[in-house]
Amino acid sequence: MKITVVGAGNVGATCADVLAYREIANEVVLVDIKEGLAEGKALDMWQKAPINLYDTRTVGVTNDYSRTAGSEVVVITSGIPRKPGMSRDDLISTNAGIVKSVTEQVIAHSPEAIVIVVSNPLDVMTYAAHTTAKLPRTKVMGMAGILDTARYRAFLASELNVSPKDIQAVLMGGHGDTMVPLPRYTTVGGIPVTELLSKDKLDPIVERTKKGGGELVKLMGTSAWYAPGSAAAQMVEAIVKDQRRVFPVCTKLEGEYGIDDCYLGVPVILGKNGIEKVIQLDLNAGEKELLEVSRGKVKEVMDTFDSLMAQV
Ligand SMILES: NC(=O)c1ccc[n+]([C@@H]2O[C@H](COP(=O)([O-])OP(=O)(O)OC[C@H]3O[C@@H](n4cnc5c(N)ncnc54)[C@H](O)[C@@H]3O)[C@@H](O)[C@H]2O)c1
Ligand SMILES: O=C(O)C[C@H](O)C(=O)O
Repeated sequence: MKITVVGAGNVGATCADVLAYREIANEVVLVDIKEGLAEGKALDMWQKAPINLYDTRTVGVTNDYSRTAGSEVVVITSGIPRKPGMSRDDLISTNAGIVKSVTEQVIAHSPEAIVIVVSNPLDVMTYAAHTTAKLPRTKVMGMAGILDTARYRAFLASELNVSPKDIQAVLMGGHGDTMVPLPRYTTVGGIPVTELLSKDKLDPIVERTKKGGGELVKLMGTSAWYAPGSAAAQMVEAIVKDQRRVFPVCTKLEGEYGIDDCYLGVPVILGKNGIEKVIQLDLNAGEKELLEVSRGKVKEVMDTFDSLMAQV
């Protein structure tokens, strides 16, 4: 079983590394446009196999998509990351073309693949890949919600001084500052978080989560990769092992939550067919309002993408 990861930069290489050392696939093909980068990183990972004791083959190629043929899942991480002072949406004019052309090439060689988009701006790059791939919405999705909830769970674990393993949470909306964490659906070992933390303590954690990506960009001068790469690998694992895990995933909404034709993060069941089911929560009025704001922001950027495409 073969998995392709396009983009051998920070996120792509981390994702490939997790897929390899956790033996989620037999073979991981890493592709990059930069001569030698994917080959070098794949070779370095293969040389780690005798130390970490795994046998997943890691292969790197420069733009040779024939080597990706027959991939079960393709993760797209190619594109530029933001720098301090930028928003994810500022990346659209560069990343739209990259994501479109990469999608065309991966689908030409792996028409049956399930595609997980990571490049930013996430929701709109998922739109770009989905419309380019011309596959059912169940097979082209975006990774952001696992990362955003992981940040939220990590901050809660620090605040409560408990294991992050025991924190369960769901978060909805676009992958931007308008994302919608849902304290009402957050539990700590089965206990509603609202019984353990006051609103005064919870609100700043929600706000920090919304700006979690920006916090790291400010610290490092580029965006995060360990948690994003691991999150994408977790989605791949759920698909290839048909785990039917429940994760927040970016998908095209077709009437769910009263929203049509917009790409947003919602809880789904992830299994061998990709998105097996979109789970519909009974949101309260305040949560619906926040989701609507997030929808409006993503729609604006989808419109920008449409006008960019009309010019080419
Ligand atoms: N969805 C999320 O939650 C999330 C999280 C982190 C990063 N990101 C996004 O992921 C993307 C990658 O981030 P990164 O930190 O790995 O960046 P990076 O610069 O380290 O790596 C990007 C790689 O893409 C390659 N690339 C560019 N154009 C290509 C093409 N046409 N074909 C193949 N490869 C190409 C580059 O050569 C580079 O190696 C960015 O857009 C970033 O914003 C998203
Ligand atoms: O913040 C970014 O630009 C990268 C990514 O979307 C993240 O949330 O870490």
